Amino acid sequence: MKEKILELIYQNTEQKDYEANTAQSISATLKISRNQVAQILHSLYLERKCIKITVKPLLFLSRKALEERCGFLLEDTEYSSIEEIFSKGKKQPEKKDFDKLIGAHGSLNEVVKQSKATVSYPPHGIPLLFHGDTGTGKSYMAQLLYEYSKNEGLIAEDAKFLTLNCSEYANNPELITANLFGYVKGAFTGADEDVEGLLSLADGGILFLDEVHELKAENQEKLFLFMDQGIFHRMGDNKVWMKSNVRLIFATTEDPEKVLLKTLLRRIPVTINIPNLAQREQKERAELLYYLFSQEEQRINKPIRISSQVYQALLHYNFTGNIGELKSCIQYCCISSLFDNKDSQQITVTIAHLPKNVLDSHSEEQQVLSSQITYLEIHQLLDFVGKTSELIEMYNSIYKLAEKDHFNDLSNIDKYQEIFTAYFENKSVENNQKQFYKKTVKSVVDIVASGYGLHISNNDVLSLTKFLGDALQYYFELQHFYEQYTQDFTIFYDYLKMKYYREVKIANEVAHYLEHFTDMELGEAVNVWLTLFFVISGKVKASNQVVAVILAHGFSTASSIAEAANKMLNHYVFDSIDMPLHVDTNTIVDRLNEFLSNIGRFDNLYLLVDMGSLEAIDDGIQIDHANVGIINNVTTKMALEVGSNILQEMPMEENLSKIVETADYAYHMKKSEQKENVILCSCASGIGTAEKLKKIINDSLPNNIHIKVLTYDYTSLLEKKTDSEFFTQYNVLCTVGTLNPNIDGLKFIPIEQLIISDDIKELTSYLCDYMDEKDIEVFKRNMVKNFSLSNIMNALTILNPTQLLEYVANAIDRLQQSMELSFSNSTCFGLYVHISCLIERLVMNKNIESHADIEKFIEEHQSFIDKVKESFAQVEDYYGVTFTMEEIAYIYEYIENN
Ligand SMILES: Nc1ncnc2c1ncn2[C@@H]1O[C@H](COP(=O)(O)OP(=O)(O)OP(=O)(O)O)[C@@H](O)[C@H]1O
Repeated sequence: MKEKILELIYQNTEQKDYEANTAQSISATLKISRNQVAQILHSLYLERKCIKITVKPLLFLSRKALEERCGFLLEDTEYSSIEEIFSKGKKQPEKKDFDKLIGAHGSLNEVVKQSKATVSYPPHGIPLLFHGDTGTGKSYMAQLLYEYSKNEGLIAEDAKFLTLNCSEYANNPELITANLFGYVKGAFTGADEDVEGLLSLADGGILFLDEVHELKAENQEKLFLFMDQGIFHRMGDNKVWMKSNVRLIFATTEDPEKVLLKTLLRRIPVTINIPNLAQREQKERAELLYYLFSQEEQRINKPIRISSQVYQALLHYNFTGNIGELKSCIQYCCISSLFDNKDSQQITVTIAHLPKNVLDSHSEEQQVLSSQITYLEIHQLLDFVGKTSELIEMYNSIYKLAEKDHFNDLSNIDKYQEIFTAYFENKSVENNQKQFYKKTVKSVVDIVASGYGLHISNNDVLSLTKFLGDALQYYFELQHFYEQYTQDFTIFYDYLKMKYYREVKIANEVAHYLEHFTDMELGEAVNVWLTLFFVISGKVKASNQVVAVILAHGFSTASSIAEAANKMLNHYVFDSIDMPLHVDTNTIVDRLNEFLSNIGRFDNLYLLVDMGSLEAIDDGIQIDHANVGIINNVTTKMALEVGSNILQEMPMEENLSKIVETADYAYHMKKSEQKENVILCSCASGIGTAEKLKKIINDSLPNNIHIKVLTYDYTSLLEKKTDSEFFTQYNVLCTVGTLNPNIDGLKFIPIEQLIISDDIKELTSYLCDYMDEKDIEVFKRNMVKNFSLSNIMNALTILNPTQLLEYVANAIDRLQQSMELSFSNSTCFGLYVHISCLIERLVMNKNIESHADIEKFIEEHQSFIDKVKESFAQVEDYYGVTFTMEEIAYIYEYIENN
């Protein structure tokens, strides 16, 4: 009875039908005596399952439902009103750095990612400029970056965050110099003692230079030396060098190109644009309203409610001062309302409290339309924000995990398991809708499981029911989320298809039936999830490295045998291809080849065929990367024996020879002798570049193609050439990279060839034996798309690619002039990429230190070295790096080889 009452209280609280939670009303609904209800309510209250609202008559609310709605834990068991719960009960756990930023996972996602990358750049971060209109949150971003740096241990716990608003000193450049660099006694009238400047005070921390466009040119110049070498003079003392290690963050509302000295701008490699409020999603603006009103509630310590008109007006008004102006506007409304409702327990904000500009723009039409005024308590604004559902959170976690492994690895299966377990933890209440989903899921898994010999437990049914319920309830949110990341998810799904074809097949079938029962198109997001569900649950025991297909004549002979064998084996071992009597063997072989081409790489293929098909199928099968064993006269008994041996991981030859001992069967076995085909990425610029190159090529290869893309250390390649275990193990089709290692028998494709030419003939000519025309076309198309110069630059460096390219291109022009040479287009492109990677490496202190004969090179090519030094002086200066002799030698060889 207690459970029943708790359940009813939960439902009423969830549906905000609080009045239905009096003892009297519960007694009437459940037809139990009022006394008994009162006793149970009291005990639920003592157990802290219910919250008591001390009004007359007493109300009992479900703690669980309230906490779910508020998103925080309630400390007390008794409150004087429902409003009190939402206003006073806020004991939210302190949010960490960027978790506080509204839009961090939405419109500011990229901004946050870029900022974090910049501040984490080894060894001490790189200077960064925030550019955006007033009030967009530049100062807030800088503050959060400081918190983030501390939380990540990039700066010490006691490191400082200091701000200098340059506009405050716009007319007094002397004062700003004194403030920034410090001064010594006697530096100017009134300088009675030595004083440290902000650069010294912020040592080890962050200095934020706001409104930097107001910094006069002379002061911008003074900053250069500090930015280049970390040293500076105090005002009035040109002898002693001061040192400081400060991360600099700049902000401006103006166009940086127009207001900052080029020389300063060059020293700030990353500019991040912060979008205006108008460019943020409606959901995010609603969240800002909630957040800013909640701050006011806390400040004035009274619950606030706002009229729906105020909500609409604030949501839609074009605040040119962005979030800063929105915040002031909300404060204005609350103060006006407080003034009007001095003695009231609650503040009510109506349109009369809006500032005039906002009120004026709230058109009469809108006012008439929303003539039915309703009031919203602040916590209710969250309903508009749509708290992220558990489902989307789970998908987000899956996405992040998959992203870490470049969407093509599932070795972190335990981590996926954790995500699923957390999601399934709360399979929550039963209601009619849930009952329907449960029945649907049960029917679907019954149909699918039987064909694959899967055991689906009651617990699995409950898990799938929760998922189905959520997928339907958050249908649009899910589709929207998936659409945002479709490209990446498709790569991930393709990977799953190759690696887990059995799980994908089961998942597809389950999804197909669910769609049929619910009459909803569930989409790929659901297929991906279901596939992961089956992979994680480990229901499929047969390794996907072993494929076993039954082929037999007759309408459903093969499928019946496969189904019966799977069922009896309790595992999904066999697939089947039915051969209608009128269909010739060639057609069947085509179907078989097509089936095999869709299931990724495998090591062993068993084909169980019926009488008379062995030779024909043997001849037509196009597999040379795996062992293929064909056995004839298939029966259910034979399938059972072969399948059971497969599950015991018996080697193929032993398995087949054992079977033929017992009856009049025959088998053929062709052993795979083929080495795996590999495209090698090896770059003089380092393994990091090779890894990125590998990803781009991998992303371009059609998924059904069994060519691996691997990286190889360039220096070992030069040292060992092809005399290594690696080259015995793999069949290397070609090497792609920045510099030709010039190794006999190793085909090399320079990266620039992939960038500048639509025609990647040379590469495809190395691959055409392993791909058909259609795949080559897909590959070409993807390569052209993925290998655009900007794409490569974006992938290869975190430095601002446009700026980097401009500098490198200018330097290469100068080099050509001084050498009185004109490089070919392809050499230029090659040098762009190579030198850009080189600069990035130098910035990160990862220069190449070895070269076969550097002494000789220096001796023989002094003039070339001088020319490079001269041409790249500006680039070196801009990025604060120095080209080593080894690097110059590689540039020389590159030009020489081309
Ligand atoms: N994404 C956000 N989430 C929550 N609060 C924000 C966000 N962005 C800005 N704010 C708040 O808005 C106000 C204005 O932001 P901030 O002062 O950082 O803007 P700004 O771009 O530096 O403005 P200005 O150029 O005028 O100095 C601050 O109170 C800040 O806390």
